[in-house]
Amino acid sequence: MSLPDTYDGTVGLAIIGGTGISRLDGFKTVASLTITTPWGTPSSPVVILEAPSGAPVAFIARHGVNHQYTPSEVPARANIAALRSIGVRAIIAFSAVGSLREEIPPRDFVVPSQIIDRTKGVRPATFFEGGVVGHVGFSDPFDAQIGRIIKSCEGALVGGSKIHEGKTLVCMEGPQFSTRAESKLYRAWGGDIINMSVLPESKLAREAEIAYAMICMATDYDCFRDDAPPVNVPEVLAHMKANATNAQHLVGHLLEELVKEEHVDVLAGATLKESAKWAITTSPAGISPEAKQRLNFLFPDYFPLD
Ligand SMILES: CSC[C@H]1O[C@H](OP(=O)(O)O)[C@H](O)[C@@H]1O
Ligand SMILES: Nc1ncnc2[nH]cnc12
Repeated sequence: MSLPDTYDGTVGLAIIGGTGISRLDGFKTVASLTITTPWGTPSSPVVILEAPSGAPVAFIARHGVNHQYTPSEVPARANIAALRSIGVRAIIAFSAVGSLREEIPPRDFVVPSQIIDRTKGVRPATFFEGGVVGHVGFSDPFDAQIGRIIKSCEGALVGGSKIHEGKTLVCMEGPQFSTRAESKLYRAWGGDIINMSVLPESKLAREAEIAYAMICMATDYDCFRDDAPPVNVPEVLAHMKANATNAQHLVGHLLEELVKEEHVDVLAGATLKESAKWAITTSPAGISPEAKQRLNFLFPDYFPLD
């Protein structure tokens, strides 16, 4: 039976699935939305699921349902804009990562607190361009409160997997993995884990006033260990199979926890409310009509159409 392609309610929370998580099982699926944004179409339909509490949750497969977009090709602006347009104010993103530390073995999870940007400027990375200029703060890229809630659900993980906190995530361009020299350099810089996906996704979420946290799932030791074979896709996918099962357990607990009354501000993105409005430096009269049209899609309250 095909799913409805409209959903009337507001959806406050979204999950972005990465490698090995192209759908979320175990929840009632209530709609599958095809959303067109001024930045194109998202990497997958926006699927609306129902949490056990009945609260709606949106889901997007970052690399597409068949994993057809490379990390550099992911239409991150369309993904984030589509989520914002249905009311999303909090995102929990999943990512398969390499570990740069012995103490983070494959199958452990990490909630990072910092990012080192090693992308190469080839990914469109802002909503504020082409007739409008804006600068949002990004000193602390992840939502700490959501991070704490994720950590509080650690008991949901099976097989002895742990959740590490306060770690630094290196984001590289890819799609090729790092050289050994790069892997060692990132360790010397203080990098703890590495992926190809957190940027620009997290920056765009910040611009769109959406609280963002990432659940990183270790799949390999990258290639800093001279005594071990370097990261390779079969290794990543083998660990991702176990990680995906654990992610499913974690999401079940998280959704129950997040909908509690005490977390209502988190799901409302309260800490970022109106931040974009104050980040824009172009004088209102100077914003081009095309830019205004695009901003209206994200922020209809601040940028109504004349
Ligand atoms: C298949 S290994 C490299 C690939 O895995 C991660 O993807 P995602 O973050 O979407 O789980 C990493 O960022 C790379 O894109
Ligand atoms: N070693 C690695 N480097 C970059 N992205 C990854 N994703 C999973 N493992 C990775």
